[in-house]
Amino acid sequence: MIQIERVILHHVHMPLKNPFTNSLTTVTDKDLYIIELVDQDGIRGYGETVAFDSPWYTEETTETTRVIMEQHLIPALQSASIVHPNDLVTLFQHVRRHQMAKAAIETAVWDLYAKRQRKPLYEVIGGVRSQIPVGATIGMQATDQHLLEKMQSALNQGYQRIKLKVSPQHDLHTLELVRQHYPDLPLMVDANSAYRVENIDHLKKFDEYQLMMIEQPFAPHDFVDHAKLQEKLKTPICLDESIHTLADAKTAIALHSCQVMSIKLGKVGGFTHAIQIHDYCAAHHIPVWCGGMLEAGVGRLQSLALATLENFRFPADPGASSRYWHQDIIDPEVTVENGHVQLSKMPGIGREINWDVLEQYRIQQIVHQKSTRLR
Ligand SMILES: O=C(O)CCC(=O)C1=CC=C[C@@H](O)[C@@H]1C(=O)O
Ligand SMILES: [Mg+2]
Repeated sequence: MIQIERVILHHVHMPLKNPFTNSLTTVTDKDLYIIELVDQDGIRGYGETVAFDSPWYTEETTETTRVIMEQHLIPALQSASIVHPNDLVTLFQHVRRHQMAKAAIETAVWDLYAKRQRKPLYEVIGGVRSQIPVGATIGMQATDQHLLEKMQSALNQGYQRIKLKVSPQHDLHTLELVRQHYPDLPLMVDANSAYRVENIDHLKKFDEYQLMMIEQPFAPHDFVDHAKLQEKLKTPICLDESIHTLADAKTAIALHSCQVMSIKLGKVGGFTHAIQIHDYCAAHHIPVWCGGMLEAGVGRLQSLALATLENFRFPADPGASSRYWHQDIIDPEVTVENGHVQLSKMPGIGREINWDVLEQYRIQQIVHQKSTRLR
């Protein structure tokens, strides 16, 4: 039985090493909360909010995750005794959606639960590998030369596939350029909903470039139009922003809206839901992969743990900490060797928090003690 005595929200602001541009926005830094849970025996579990500071990716923001955690989720958590992390689904059911807020707490409970069992988190969730193949996602660049340099640098570091961002203004020229230089490279693209159903004929031209998949060409709720497109395309469609719940996965599979799904812990509310979606996809022969959210170390390790499940069939996004951050908040940082991240056998997420770095980037700390609140 777990009782959460104290919840500490570490509000952290971290500048990215390089700006990350997609069809909607440019991200230059990450505003996030590291969630630290302390149970009745003094064991600690860690989670991370993955929302951005504006609602361009989903409707949540860093600030909405704080409000939902503080006003709804933490009071529920502190009034309960938890037998298994799956209990949080029922505990949080009075809060509609807000998957990223729920995931930040739920993943911390999973970390704590694994530590209580003295087992690595990936083992506790049923992972089948401790080495995860990784790929690199490269944002839109100002020039072709910059793009090719970034790609070559990622390939030199061993990344096993490249994902590029596309939009109607930045697509066929880029694909032509990249295929001239790298005819056989495992390559995929992500549109973050930049296209409309009127663009189907244009999107059919993507079939010439042997892409592993096209991620999220249309708007999140357009399951029907994605199905129309998938019928006409040879290239598999991957749904990312469309998949927040098991019901979304069922809809996508029933309508043939995609052939691949990207599962991100934050987007689906944590491990319990992510595992359900993973299992449902496996049973329906839909492979999945683990997309990234420009996570700091805690979120990165949680995502990598998820990617150890069997039906994660493509290189994952969360790679080396040093691709994103000047210094990461975990010790040791995540590194990539021969195109893989090796997970540690240590309990839980398998690394310590680097408090020197976290405190350097921390702008506020909020403590929720079981009965009293300190700020
Ligand atoms: O974390 C990474 O390495 C890649 C991040 C990434 O590609 C994304 C993060 C968040 C929103 C998007 O721009 C994009 C995605 O949609 O997958
Ligand atoms: Mg995406």
